[in-house]
Amino acid sequence: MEFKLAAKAAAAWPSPAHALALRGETGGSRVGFAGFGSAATGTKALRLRAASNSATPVAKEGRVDQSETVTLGSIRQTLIKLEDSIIFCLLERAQYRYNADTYDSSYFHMDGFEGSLVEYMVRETEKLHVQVLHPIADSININKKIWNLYFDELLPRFAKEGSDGNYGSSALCDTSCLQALSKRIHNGKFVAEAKFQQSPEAYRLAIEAQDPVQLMELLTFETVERAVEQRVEVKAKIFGQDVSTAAPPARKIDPSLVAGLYRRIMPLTKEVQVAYLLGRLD
Ligand SMILES: C=C(O[C@@H]1C=C(C(=O)O)C=C[C@H]1O)C(=O)O
Repeated sequence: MEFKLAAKAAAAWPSPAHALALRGETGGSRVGFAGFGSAATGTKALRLRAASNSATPVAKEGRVDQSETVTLGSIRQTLIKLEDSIIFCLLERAQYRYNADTYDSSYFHMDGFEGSLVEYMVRETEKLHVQVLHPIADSININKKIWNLYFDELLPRFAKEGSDGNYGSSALCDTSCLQALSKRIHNGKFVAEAKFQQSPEAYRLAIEAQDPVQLMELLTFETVERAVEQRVEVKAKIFGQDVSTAAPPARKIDPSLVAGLYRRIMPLTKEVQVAYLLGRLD
């Protein structure tokens, strides 16, 4: 599978609010990119190879994992490790300026796929998640919300204004950030499965009543959420220290931004959990 990325060196900068036009959601046109080695003047291009991670088809009835692997404790450990991935992805991206050309609608192209490189990669990552879950997991995907959160709220706050010409690198970092965020948030499916297996009767009543409010109450643990917020702020402080500068060390990213990001991530993770549980008995 081959991805092609291109950036026109002298295109107009879209404002952060225009980022959605990349996906055609605000009527922005998706101009097909001429491709690597294009004769278009001033066009830089970069080719990437990506292994397809499409999941091997699994019989539906064999997909719900009855083993001990889906435990709340083990999944929470996974979420903690993902904190590190998310913070390091943000730190990588923070070394570049905002680089608005990166978000030009003609920037991404891949043969046989209608959409951006980011959309494709996130979608492919999601396919890995369905193998041990109830089939309802297939239909839950809130990547649009994650996209908006990242491009509209987060990136303009932590990337320095302006351009440094690193359009391809910025795009790759954005892709990694989106993948890490998507993985974290869609892990809510595993969290929900673990919670259901732990207390099936409590959840069954709320599911049969198709009551999202009750489900949200059942699956929410405020103390866990506050601990997450505090831990990610501390991690962002430590991981983001620029040790090359004199004391006090400069910060590569504002730690409170990371805590703020998690205040947005957790409700999305819970939204995924509720959606999964509502379909868990189907
Ligand atoms: C993920 C969980 O579900 C909820 C969401 C949390 C999160 O996104 O970090 C934390 C606690 C719960 O309110 C969990 O219980 O671990």
